[in-house]
Amino acid sequence: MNMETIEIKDLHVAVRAEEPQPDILRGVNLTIRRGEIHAIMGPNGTGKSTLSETIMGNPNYVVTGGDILLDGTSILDATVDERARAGLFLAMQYPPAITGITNAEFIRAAVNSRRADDDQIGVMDFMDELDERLDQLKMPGDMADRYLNAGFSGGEKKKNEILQLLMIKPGLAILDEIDSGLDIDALRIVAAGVNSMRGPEFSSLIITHYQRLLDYIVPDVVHVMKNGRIIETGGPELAKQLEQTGYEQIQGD
Ligand SMILES: Nc1ncnc2c1ncn2[C@@H]1O[C@H](COP(=O)(O)OP(=O)(O)OP(=O)(O)O)[C@@H](O)[C@H]1O
Repeated sequence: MNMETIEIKDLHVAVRAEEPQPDILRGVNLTIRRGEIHAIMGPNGTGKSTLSETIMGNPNYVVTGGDILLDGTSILDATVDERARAGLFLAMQYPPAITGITNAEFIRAAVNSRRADDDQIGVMDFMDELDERLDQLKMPGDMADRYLNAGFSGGEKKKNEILQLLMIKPGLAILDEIDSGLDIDALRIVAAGVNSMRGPEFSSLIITHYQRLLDYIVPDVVHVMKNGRIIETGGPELAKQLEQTGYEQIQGD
């Protein structure tokens, strides 16, 4: 999990379909080094989730040009599982519900799938740590025993994504709109959870519509994505500026 750098180079992506589709991503360049937190903001439908899903290897998206490199090696041919084992993690914008597997079973499988065969975490150790993390996120203990996301409220689903993050401890976490649908207290708790991961071993790509989140999780770098490209890059002040001016003022093309 000691990845140093993810480099996204001139990335072009379209939806996988029988007929060729126009590119959604049209030349994204982005480099995130170990320890850095980057944020991406941008108008609806501009390609932010497409970028997240493509980094994670969702087969519904096809890379039509460019590359994604982990420490200099292309991961375009790697499966979702291989990318997860390499240290990538995606907190999804719309986490699906799966009945038939409990939350605890799902998370333990996710943790162990990233560990070597001789380093699997046992049930007792896992449950001890899970209880601590549930407490940390102020989630009721019985959420571990419920089916994954089944009947979870919008905010509970988002907290549950952060629970997975805290248990899995990935090298690079992509957080896609983890703040949407959270009440004020939950936003603080979720942000504190992410901040507890911060350090030289952890990097993150945070997608958000709201500068407010970035008051709690202060990013090193802020990017603006528009029409499938990153058109502006700056520090946290860029997010504050966007809040004032909106996206119209930022011209990428
Ligand atoms: N599987 C898909 N099938 C068809 N169109 C898609 C698919 N995935 C993405 N798109 C289209 O690609 C464009 C970019 O979508 P994406 O979800 O990446 O945007 P976004 O920037 O994350 O938007 P938002 O801020 O609204 O979440 C949209 O026009 C969307 O309709």
